[in-house]
Amino acid sequence: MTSPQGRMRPTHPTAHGIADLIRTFGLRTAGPDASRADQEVAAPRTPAPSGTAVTGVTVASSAVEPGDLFVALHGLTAHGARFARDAVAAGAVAVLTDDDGARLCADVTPPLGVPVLVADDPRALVGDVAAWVYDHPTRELLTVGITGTNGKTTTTYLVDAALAAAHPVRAVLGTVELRIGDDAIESPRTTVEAPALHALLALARERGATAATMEASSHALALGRLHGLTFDVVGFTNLQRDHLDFHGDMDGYFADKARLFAPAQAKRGVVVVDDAWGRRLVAEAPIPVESVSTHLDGPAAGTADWAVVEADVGLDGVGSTFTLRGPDGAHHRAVSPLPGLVNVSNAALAIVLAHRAGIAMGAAIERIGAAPAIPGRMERVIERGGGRPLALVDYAHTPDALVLALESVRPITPGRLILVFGSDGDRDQGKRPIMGEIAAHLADVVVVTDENPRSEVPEQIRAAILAGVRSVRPDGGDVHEATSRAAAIRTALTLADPEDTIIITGKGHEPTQEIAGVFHRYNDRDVLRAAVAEATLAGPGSAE
Ligand SMILES: CC(=O)N[C@H]1[C@@H](OP(=O)(O)OP(=O)(O)OC[C@H]2O[C@@H](n3ccc(=O)[nH]c3=O)[C@H](O)[C@@H]2O)O[C@H](CO)[C@@H](O)[C@@H]1O[C@H](C)C(=O)N[C@@H](C)C(=O)N[C@H](CCC(=O)O)C(=O)O
Ligand SMILES: Nc1ncnc2c1ncn2[C@@H]1O[C@H](COP(=O)(O)OP(=O)(O)OP(=O)(O)O)[C@@H](O)[C@H]1O
Repeated sequence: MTSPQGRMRPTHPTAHGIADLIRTFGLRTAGPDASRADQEVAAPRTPAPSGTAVTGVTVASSAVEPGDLFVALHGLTAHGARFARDAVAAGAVAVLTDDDGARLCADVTPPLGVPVLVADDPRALVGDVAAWVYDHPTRELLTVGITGTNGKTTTTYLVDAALAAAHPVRAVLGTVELRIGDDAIESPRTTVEAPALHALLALARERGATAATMEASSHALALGRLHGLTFDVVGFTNLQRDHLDFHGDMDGYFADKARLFAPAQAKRGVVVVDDAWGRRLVAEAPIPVESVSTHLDGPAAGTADWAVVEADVGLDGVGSTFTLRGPDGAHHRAVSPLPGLVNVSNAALAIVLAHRAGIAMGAAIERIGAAPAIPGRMERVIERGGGRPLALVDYAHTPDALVLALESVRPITPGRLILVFGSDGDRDQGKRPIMGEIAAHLADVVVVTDENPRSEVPEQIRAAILAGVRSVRPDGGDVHEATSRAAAIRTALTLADPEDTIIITGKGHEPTQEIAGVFHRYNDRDVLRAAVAEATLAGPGSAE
């Protein structure tokens, strides 16, 4: 993977006259340059003079490229109009903002020298504007969107694997990466800003992609980052307590997730109804939705359109096999390539999503059963054999996810379960002892280390986790502390017998470790592979 900068846009953008933009979106003009933009409105058929055509869009001054429309949004901490001067210096040819922003732009001396366009709510408009500027890429792409608290990334990759049956070139956009075909860049967040999203999709179209699968975060839905695109199919995994600082309460969180199931945003939906939020979504969604029950004894098992009616979790030592009943009563035998019941749920949802996106049931089931590893999601990095233990990397970084991750690997562990984990600095401190307790209850050997300490003292984070561990195991048996993550992984390898399983949780795919404000290149998988190679070279029993 390489750096995102400069690689996320179409290479042959269309030039759109500013007058056209004003007319299409009913914008007002403001400031000393209003007359120039208004003249263009009066003569809309005249090609825009050089320098006044818009070829791109951005909401961040640092990302402006020559020819961009800079959309200056009223943010949570600042008004983007404060950065209009930087944007124009970088090549922005016009600014789109609200009335407050227009006033800020008018105060800039010397004057900005570009048209300032005004809308009542530019955040609501920016997705549609970006889609227009990039010539509506999603009109030529099949699009699948997935939301929910947990399982978005996993389900996204499983759907992508199924879409491969009919779409040789595809885009996958989410927490792990922004991928078009075989070309991937690191992702700055789960769902990128609307201008970046439409630019990426335009690039995907340019490169021959015919389908895109993406994660839809609740922040993105609340902030309109997915405006300007109507998904062919959207999916909902589950809703659990998270991000309440942003959404207020669970009802607010639900309402933001439910925005994905509005007619402007999606044509049809598939909803997992194992929790009450999913059942509420099915009852309230204004678009056609189908329900999927994935818990054998779940409250909607008998009434859902689709239901997992039987599952053998981890019996083959890898993933699970299960039977999915369809709306017509037909039973489909399927495979989850990842361990644990949660991945039966993700695989069942992915099968129905892919099927509704046009993939034949048999092909969807076959492709998902054979899906490649998902970066940092229950990823089997070292296979058991040749005297080596099985070793996996997973992104579980909350108490609930840690429980599920440990319970998922227990059935595929003939020996001891060895856990390497830590907890983030500058984030929820309350979860540290709780995760320590979970580790002590569910793992046999615990190695506590650092995750992303950020501005905190790493020893103090470890001490809080260890307090939880020792509340369950006062004698400290099989409990280890390692002052670096790499050392923790080597310790686990040294301790492991061939029938043991090592699981390293918390960082998953992450390519860096943040310590005291510095992002160091670091990845659990790479360190694990290197440690195994070292141990192999040094001979048996010498992993330390
Ligand atoms: C809470 C949240 O989502 N905040 C987003 C919001 O920030 P904000 O309103 O505070 O922006 P601001 O700092 O006040 O700045 C206002 C405007 O000025 C612009 N600006 C600002 C500074 C500058 O030098 N130049 C400039 O142009 C900004 O781009 C922004 O448009 O609008 C900004 C862009 O408009 C986003 O970058 C920012 O996301 C921040 C980076 C963020 O961390 N978001 C996270 C919480 C997020 O979105 N996470 C979800 C996943 C959550 C999960 O499921 O785990 C995600 O999709 O990744
Ligand atoms: N359907 C599910 N229900 C509950 N937990 C799940 C589910 N799927 C995965 N998990 C757990 O949640 C963690 C994150 O999984 P995944 O990355 O697929 O979800 P996500 O929604 O993309 O989360 P994030 O936004 O944090 O990346 C994993 O550690 C996994 O153990």
